[in-house]
Amino acid sequence: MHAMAFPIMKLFRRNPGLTKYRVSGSSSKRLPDRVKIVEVGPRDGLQNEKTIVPAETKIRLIDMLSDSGLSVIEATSFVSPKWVPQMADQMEVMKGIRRKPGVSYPVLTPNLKGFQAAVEAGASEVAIFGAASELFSKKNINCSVEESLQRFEQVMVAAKAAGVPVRGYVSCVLGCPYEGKVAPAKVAKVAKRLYSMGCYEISLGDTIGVGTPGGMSEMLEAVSKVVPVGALAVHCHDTYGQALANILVALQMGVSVVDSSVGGLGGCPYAQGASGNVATEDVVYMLHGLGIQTGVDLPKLMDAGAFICHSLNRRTSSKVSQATHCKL
Ligand SMILES: CC(C)(COP(=O)([O-])OP(=O)([O-])OC[C@H]1O[C@@H](n2cnc3c(N)ncnc32)[C@H](O)[C@@H]1OP(=O)([O-])[O-])[C@@H](O)C(=O)NCCC(=O)NCCSC(=O)C[C@@](C)(O)CC(=O)[O-]
Repeated sequence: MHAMAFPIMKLFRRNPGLTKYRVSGSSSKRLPDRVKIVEVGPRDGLQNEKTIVPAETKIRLIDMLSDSGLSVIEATSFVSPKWVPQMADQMEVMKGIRRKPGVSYPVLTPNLKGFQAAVEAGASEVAIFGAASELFSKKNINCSVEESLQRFEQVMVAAKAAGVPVRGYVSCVLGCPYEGKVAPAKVAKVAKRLYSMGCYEISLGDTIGVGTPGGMSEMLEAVSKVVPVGALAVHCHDTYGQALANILVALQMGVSVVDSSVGGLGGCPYAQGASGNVATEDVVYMLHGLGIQTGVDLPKLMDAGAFICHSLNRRTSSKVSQATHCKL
């Protein structure tokens, strides 16, 4: 049995009052009382859809998600429409959403051109996205890791001048579709650069969902030596069904920001075979079961999931929604 497995099993057995329960082991900590969920469904969840989803469907989805109590909803991305045609309606989406006070609607911006377009569309928060793997960086944004960081510096300068907060992503933190295993030191190096240039939060992406709790723990140990754990988020795809276990390990290690996608939608266009993000409904169910607050109304969130899955003519990947509404 892996060293990390035992504390997790103990956690599940001792369900009541888990937020006060200390688990054994060097990396174990008190679980957070509250977790911020970054909903990435409208962007990460839809970017890989082959059939173009109408802007009004995306807008309705985002509005339903904000009505469910989510405080961060990644709305779209300002990338090249030749590279990701599904996000070509970014301006329409940003203009069409009903912005709820207290809710943030970040968008992806790979370069200065994307940043300027995002600001023009009214974005008040953006995210830059790098990778811990050279080959993934080349496939995803057509440049080396170092070149991408130089582009991001330009975005940071413009963002600071405009007073726009910037989130940073690192992809392939637990494995790359082209390079295989990725060393935690490589992840730490890129995460540190993004944090040092001013990103307020670093989201660590298991882009192809290959990670296991042991790998997550090892990688977080390395990254949290160079970036404060309070500034880290985890972004787990669920290809191998490990996402919830990986998230639980991250929570035990002090992470309190989790990215997820309603209905478990998604997959990266440059990571063949990767399935969607962990379903937000399943994350919320687990967190609430642990006594951790999210501010999210689960039935309203499931309505949003049902809406988008119906629009895409797709069965939800959320186990919680499947169990609750067997007919979906
Ligand atoms: C980064 C580029 C643009 C470089 O693409 P490039 O071809 O190297 O760019 P370029 O600077 O040579 O420009 C080529 C053309 O693109 C245009 N262009 C240039 N920039 C922009 C822009 N911002 N918006 C719109 N258009 C743009 C530019 O104007 C030009 O237009 P043309 O003269 O040919 O008509 C391209 O590779 C790209 O758009 N890639 C998209 C990558 C992407 O969106 N991937 C998915 C998101 S990342 C992800 O999902 C992972 C994550 C975040 O979820 C975490 C995880 O799970 O790991």
